[in-house]
Amino acid sequence: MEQLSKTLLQQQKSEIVEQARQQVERELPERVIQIGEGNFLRGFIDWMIHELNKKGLFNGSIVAVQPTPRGKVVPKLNAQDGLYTLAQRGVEAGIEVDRREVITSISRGINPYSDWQDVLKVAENRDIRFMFSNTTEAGLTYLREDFQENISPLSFPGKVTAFLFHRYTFFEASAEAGMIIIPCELIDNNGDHLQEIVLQISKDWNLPEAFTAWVQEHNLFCNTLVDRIVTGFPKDSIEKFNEELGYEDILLTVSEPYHLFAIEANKDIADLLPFQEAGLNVHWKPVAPFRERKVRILNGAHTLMFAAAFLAGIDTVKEAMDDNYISRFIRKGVYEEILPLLNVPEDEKVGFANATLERFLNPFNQHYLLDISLNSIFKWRTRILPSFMEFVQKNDTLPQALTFSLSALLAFYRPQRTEDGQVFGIRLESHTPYPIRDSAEVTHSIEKLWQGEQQDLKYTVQEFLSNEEFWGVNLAQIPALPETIQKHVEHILSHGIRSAIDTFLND
Ligand SMILES: NC(=O)c1ccc[n+]([C@@H]2O[C@H](COP(=O)([O-])OP(=O)(O)OC[C@H]3O[C@@H](n4cnc5c(N)ncnc54)[C@H](O)[C@@H]3O)[C@@H](O)[C@H]2O)c1
Ligand SMILES: O=P(O)(O)OC[C@@H](O)[C@@H](O)[C@H](O)[C@H](O)CO
Repeated sequence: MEQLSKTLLQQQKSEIVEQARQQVERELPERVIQIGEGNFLRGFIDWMIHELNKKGLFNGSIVAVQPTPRGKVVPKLNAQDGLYTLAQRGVEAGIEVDRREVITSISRGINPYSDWQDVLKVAENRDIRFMFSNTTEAGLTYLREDFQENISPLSFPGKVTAFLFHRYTFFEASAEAGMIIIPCELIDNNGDHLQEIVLQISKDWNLPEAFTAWVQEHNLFCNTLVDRIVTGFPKDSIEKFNEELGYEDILLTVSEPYHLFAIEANKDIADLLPFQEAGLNVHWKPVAPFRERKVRILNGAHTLMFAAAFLAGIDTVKEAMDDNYISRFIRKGVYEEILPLLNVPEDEKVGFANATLERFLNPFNQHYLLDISLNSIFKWRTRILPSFMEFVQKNDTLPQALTFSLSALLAFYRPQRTEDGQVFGIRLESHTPYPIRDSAEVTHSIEKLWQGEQQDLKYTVQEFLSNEEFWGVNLAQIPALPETIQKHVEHILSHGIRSAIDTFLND
């Protein structure tokens, strides 16, 4: 079967191919640089720019830059001339949808580690006004590194700084050369945070003050909040997809139809990116209320469920929702422990929680719990701990489901063996290994605290809870928490997750 490419668009006949051919023939100029090429950007930003282009509202393409040296997507993108298929599958206004479309907004991908000069050439292009990014929460962090003009910085903010500095120099500090920078990483005030790091790096590199003034006065860093479940490449059903499409697509991306994008920027920027005119669910407003609601409920529910569900032998979010025990545990956590503390009008938060659980039940989206498990210590801290602490303060007692999810997290992070630097846990019941995907610092600390396991689970729990690097506070000081976690972990390890859930739900 032939692979998707511009040549294939000329050769094949089908509705989906014909639409893509018409778009590709327009040969739109590059107007966006994007740091990142992952599933989320392909299923969200690149699709949105594609929608604008289809309606003649933007008329520009995107250059995608690989953010880490180990990236594998850029060669695949270039092999397909920047093309890939997006399958939006789910339920929309009560109606089942399964839309497939070739996304034509990406012109090419660049590996900056081998082709940094190409990135600098993009900085010299006056048409480029927008920068989007998604490098995960781990990417939007400060790294002290050296500046060498001809070599790509390692970190994402380092790349942004070097890109902006080259642009500033090339356009001789022109105000019009300033960029509109729209990061999509799921952290508080992502735009402000990126700008702070860029300014810190400029200082580390001794870049001129006139440059930092230009960064602040003529570049706009927007805070954002994104929401769409993009499950990415459908590894279990790709053959069926390819057969139906009539071509092979190594970057096929699956998402739900739902999407929401909140961007903190004024009308001038909204006019340059007329997403709303294209019918997209984009809000040009302060993002904090959207963020609080979404991170605590949707991401919170994912982080709440993944360890318990996975250890119970479940692979996907949908299967977790369909499991009687796991689903009761999730619903208790969301409706009784997260929602009551959330400072959002009652009907709005209940409505969002109902809609979220419906989205989790989307029969098409195979959202793997192991994908969600990435960096879960940090996620538990940012997505669940605020609800947990507020619950304890208000009620003077422990939130049962949230406490259980922390116990399941500790059981999930129980190392069994290490191979080539990758730590593996072992799944209860099936005894199959799984990778514990977190930073080396986290997995190393966890390995150490489980070493005394045979002798003393009490020690493991105490060390886990009192690790302030993980939680920012000493959780071992919360009355009854160490004993409760120990009791749950003992129960999970000896009788399994469902039995442990049954016990705590009936306590
Ligand atoms: N997939 C979704 O449903 C979804 C929805 C909303 C938000 N998000 C956010 O998007 C992020 C990425 O998800 P994805 O599904 O695109 O995953 P992905 O694995 O397809 O892409 C991750 C991207 O981040 C880069 N990256 C990883 N670690 C990095 C680091 N330390 N420095 C720089 N870059 C780094 C990778 O190279 C890749 O480009 C998530 O962490 C999440 O915060 C995802
Ligand atoms: O993507 P992560 O790994 O940060 O978190 C997993 C999910 O909670 C997340 O991807 C959601 O599906 C997404 O945030 C929905 O908008």
